[in-house]
Amino acid sequence: MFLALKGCDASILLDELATPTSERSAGPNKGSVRGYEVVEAAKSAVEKVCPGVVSCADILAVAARDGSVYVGGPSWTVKLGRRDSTNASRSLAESDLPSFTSGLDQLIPNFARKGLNARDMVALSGSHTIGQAQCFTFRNRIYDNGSNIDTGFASTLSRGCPASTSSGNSNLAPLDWVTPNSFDNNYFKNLIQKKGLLSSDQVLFNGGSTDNIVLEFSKNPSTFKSDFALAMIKMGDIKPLTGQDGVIRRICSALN
Ligand code: HEM
Ligand SMILES: [Ca+2]
Repeated sequence: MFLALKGCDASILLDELATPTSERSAGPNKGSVRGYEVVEAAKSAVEKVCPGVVSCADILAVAARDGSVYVGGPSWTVKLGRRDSTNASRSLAESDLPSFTSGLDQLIPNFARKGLNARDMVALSGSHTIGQAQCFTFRNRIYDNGSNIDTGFASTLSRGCPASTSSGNSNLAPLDWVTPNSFDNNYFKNLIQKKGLLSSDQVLFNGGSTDNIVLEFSKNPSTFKSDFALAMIKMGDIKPLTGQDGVIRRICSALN
């Protein structure tokens, strides 16, 4: 998960040495977010040819777009000119980021506070068409005998994720069990079969107001892709630092 908190200001890249309030160790990010070294490598290559001009926040936004294209997802034009924060807020990261236990009644207002509507939220959740999650994030869902999970799916997952909270916590399972490495609309097809991995995935199709959006994206991959691209542009527009605000960091993990 790579949602920016205060906004798209690369605050998530600041490490523990840079600031004790690093967002890297915020609950939803700790032991989870990966790829910091990829962003740092891109930044150092750019600094070599054009020092002090391209922000870490812009590099992150471009990397997200290129990552989408790389796995078969849509492309979009990334607006440039964001600047980097000079601080990070772990408390904001912990209070603002949604959780894998969030219900629709939390997810919708949570995204709305950032200017993203329910359709944006569902489209962006579709990024769980790729990637993996750790056992502790879906354990409750597979062992609670709830009715919104396919029983065969739950039992398959239980093999890699023991019921006891004392082991297997970091074992991984794909967020989209059919095509975990490609950007397609299988994520939404899974939800309709009650095979969403996280509780926060399955709530998008569980008799609530977003059911019709999930149905639409499951039937129409191109609508999903174009809505995803639009929502990514909207997310990239969340409170960027521009003009004289913020800085251009020299190293993304560190303060200048
Ligand atoms: C709707 C609210 C969301 C919740 C509750 C959520 C939660 C999570 C959780 C718990 C994981 C697994 C983390 C781990 O086990 O370490 C995850 C993974 C992931 N999330 Fe989200 N997420 C949300 C929205 C998003 C959005 C908006 C995006 C991007 C547009 C996104 C992209 C990803 C990706 C790509 C992964 C896989 C990472 C990997 O394989 O390393 N998620 N998410
Ligand atoms: Ca997929």
